[in-house]
This record gives sequence, structure tokens and C-alpha cells, in this order.
Amino acid sequence: MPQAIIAPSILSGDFAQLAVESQRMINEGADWLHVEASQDPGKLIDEIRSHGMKVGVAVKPKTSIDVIFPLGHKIDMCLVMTVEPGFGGQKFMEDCVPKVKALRERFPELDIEVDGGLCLETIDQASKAGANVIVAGTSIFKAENPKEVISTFRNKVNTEQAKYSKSVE
Ligand SMILES: O=C(CO)[C@H](O)[C@H](O)COP(=O)(O)O
Repeated sequence: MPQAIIAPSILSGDFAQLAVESQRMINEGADWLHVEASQDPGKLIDEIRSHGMKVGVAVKPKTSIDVIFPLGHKIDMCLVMTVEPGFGGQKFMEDCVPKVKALRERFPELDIEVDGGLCLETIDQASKAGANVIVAGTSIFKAENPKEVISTFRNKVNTEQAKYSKSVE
């Protein structure tokens, strides 16, 4: 059974005292610390890791994936947004797909998440590029048979991931 994960957002804490606030939240029982933005992501990642926590980073559509390359070995997951964040039901932005591919080529073991406009028509592009974590709202919740959609997504991701694994052996 999936476990509850509680992630206090640093936006409501003292960002200037990140280390202190992180430790305080760990002491209070938090699982994750939710951070919205950072001028110096490398420093922030090191700081989060030094508290024994995992790190995920999200990239908005207009942000170049180049910013992630120096950080890829330090993070557990990268979310490549395939719509502007905000609401469900938007169109998948195909021009974000090369970002996923570039990440997968450099980081074969990284969890790469895509979010926005994922459906039966777009899953091939995302999975072939190397995404393995699929966030989908409309195409699953509004489906006649959500189980089938989830299963299709899973099979496509696993098929493509198997190819990637073989190619780096
Ligand atoms: O986080 C989101 C937007 O910020 C949505 O969860 C995401 O866009 C998924 O919705 P859909 O599958 O309907 O596009």
C-alpha cells in the first residue's frame, strides 16, 4: 500500500535558514521538503542531501534542460513539465520531448517524470524519449477504462526502458 508522504513547503518557512528549517521539519516528522525555486540549485541539493533526504527537480517548458546536466548525478528525479504548470487538460508540448531524450542519454538510471497532456496519443513520444514516470490526469480520470490506460502506459514505458538498458550494457 502506498505510504503517506508529508512534504512541508519551505515557502511558509524561513528560506534564508534552509538547513535549520529542514532539520526542524525532519524532527517534526516530515518526509519530504517541498522547495519551489532556487537561485543556486547545486547548493540547495547538497544541503538537502546532507539531511539524508532525496531530491527531485522540476523544469518548466521554457527552462533549458542544460541547467539540469551539472546536477543530474546528484538528484533522484527530474520532472520535465510538458505543459505550463497550473491546470489539467492542456495540450502536450512536443517541443519538450528532446529534453527528456537528452536527460536519458546522460543519466540512464535517473527517474525522469513527465507531466501534462500525457494520453494514448502522446505516450509513445514520452516513453521513446526515455520518460519512466508518467503523470496523467485527464487521460486516466476521464477514461472509460482507466486500468487499460494505466496498463498501456506501463507497458510502453517498460518496453522502452528495456531497450535503453540493453543499449547501455
Ligand atoms: O500538474 C498539472 C498541471 O500543473 C496536471 O496534473 C497535469 O497537467 C496533468 O493533467 P493532464 O493529464 O490533464 O494534462
